[in-house]
Amino acid sequence: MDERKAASPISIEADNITVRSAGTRKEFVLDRVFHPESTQEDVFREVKPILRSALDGHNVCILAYGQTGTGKTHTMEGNNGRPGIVPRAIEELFHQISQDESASFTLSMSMLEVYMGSLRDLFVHRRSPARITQWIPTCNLSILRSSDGTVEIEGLTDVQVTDVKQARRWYARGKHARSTSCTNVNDASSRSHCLTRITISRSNDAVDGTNNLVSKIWLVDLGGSERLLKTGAAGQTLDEGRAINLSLSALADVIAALRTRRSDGSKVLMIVHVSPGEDDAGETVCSLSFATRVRAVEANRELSEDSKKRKQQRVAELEQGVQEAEEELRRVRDQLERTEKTNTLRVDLRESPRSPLTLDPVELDGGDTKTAEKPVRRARAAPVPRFMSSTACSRRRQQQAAESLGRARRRSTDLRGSQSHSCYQTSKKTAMAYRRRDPPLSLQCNPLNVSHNSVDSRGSWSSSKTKKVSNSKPNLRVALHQHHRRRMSDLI
Ligand SMILES: Nc1ncnc2c1ncn2[C@@H]1O[C@H](COP(=O)(O)OP(=O)(O)OP(=O)(O)O)[C@@H](O)[C@H]1O
Repeated sequence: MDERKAASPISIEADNITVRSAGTRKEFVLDRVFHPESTQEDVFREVKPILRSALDGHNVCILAYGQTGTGKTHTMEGNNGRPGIVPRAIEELFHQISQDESASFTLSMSMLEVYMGSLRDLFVHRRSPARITQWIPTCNLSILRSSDGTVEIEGLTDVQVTDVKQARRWYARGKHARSTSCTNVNDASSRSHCLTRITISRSNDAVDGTNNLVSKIWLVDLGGSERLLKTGAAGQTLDEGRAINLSLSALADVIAALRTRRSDGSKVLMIVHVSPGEDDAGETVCSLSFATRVRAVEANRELSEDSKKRKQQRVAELEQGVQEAEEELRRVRDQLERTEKTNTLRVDLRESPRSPLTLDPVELDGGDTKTAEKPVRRARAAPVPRFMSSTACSRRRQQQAAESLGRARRRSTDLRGSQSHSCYQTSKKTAMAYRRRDPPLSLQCNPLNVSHNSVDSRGSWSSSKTKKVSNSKPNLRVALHQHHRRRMSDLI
């Protein structure tokens, strides 16, 4: 990190970082944010729990990611006075296994770098043909994927380390073989991704060494993402920068794939490094956006107690919010349903294709207004199109028909007494049922097929005779129907 704090576009509040630049403001929520003043101890405190998981049998990966020159190597390696995560992790592992009497542990170490697309073993050197004092790591190891999905690097040196001192010596040797160059941004810029692997074999039966559990810790110092113009890189250094950028974008693809496949049992902790400088705000936003995507990969994160509490609190808040939203949704849905029901009823009454003969439901129901929410309009003949208005001829026919119906009605009225009489003779109860049931039943029939008890031209009573009305005489139909209504009301 540099000393450009005064003009920094970054502000930190708890675990939120806000980046303000060129009139825009972007906020990022992370699991933990370290200030420029945070010490190596502060950072390691957050890392410690995940090491315990590795001893318990989980595969673990700790990654340092970020723009070039922002302190990745400082965080992972540190220096003599301020050791970083790798030397502290080595020390902590040996400390923990010395305390654990429930099992016996064996640790081994490997180191490699990904340089310009090839893998180099950092523990095996050969002398440079150009300069006798320079050691060159072994190149081009290949990656093998075993049938159970685990990845192995063919031929990678794996040395057993029995104490902290031995482990530190091997680590120093690997660091020494790493590729670094001087750029405009960093005097000792890593030109590769450096990976330190610690393999832990745990035997639960300390006596006969059975029940072996093997887990791996990968400690990764990634090469810095760089704007090639800014670093002033040229020639080989430029190619190295390009290779680093390319492999970092491959890492982004891996993360994107992991977001859709969450069943991986490994634990990953990524430490993203950003610059507080104004000039770097664009790259800072890119790095933090990447961190947000990584964070979305819900891999059993091992958090400190403090982080766990904050997470639980946040989950409780979100659950409360979801509950409230669901209640509100239920309420709105009920209201909507009620409104829809009312509207449907109104639309049915207003818009259903009613024949000019259709009667109001209230009327059919014998006037039971409780069932209808609104008072229903009385039946009214729909306006007739002009071409359907009656001609002089048809008016004459109508009049004749009306006269003949008038005659029939008079005869019917004469017979009313005998009809009522016959019903009452059966039983009073039957008569009541008849009154209630029959008018709606007959009126529900197709208006063109009026079925009812009727009187024939000779005046004799005939039951359930069907009178067909011709469709070509709509006016007559109206007349017949009205006549029928009147007759039925006469009956009740
Ligand atoms: N927190 C810090 N405190 C003090 N010095 C730091 C801190 N972080 C980084 N530095 C110093 O800043 C310089 C650049 O850091 P470092 O080499 O770790 O960056 P980097 O991200 O690994 O860069 P690159 O990607 O180019 O390898 C180093 O001299 C390092 O000692």
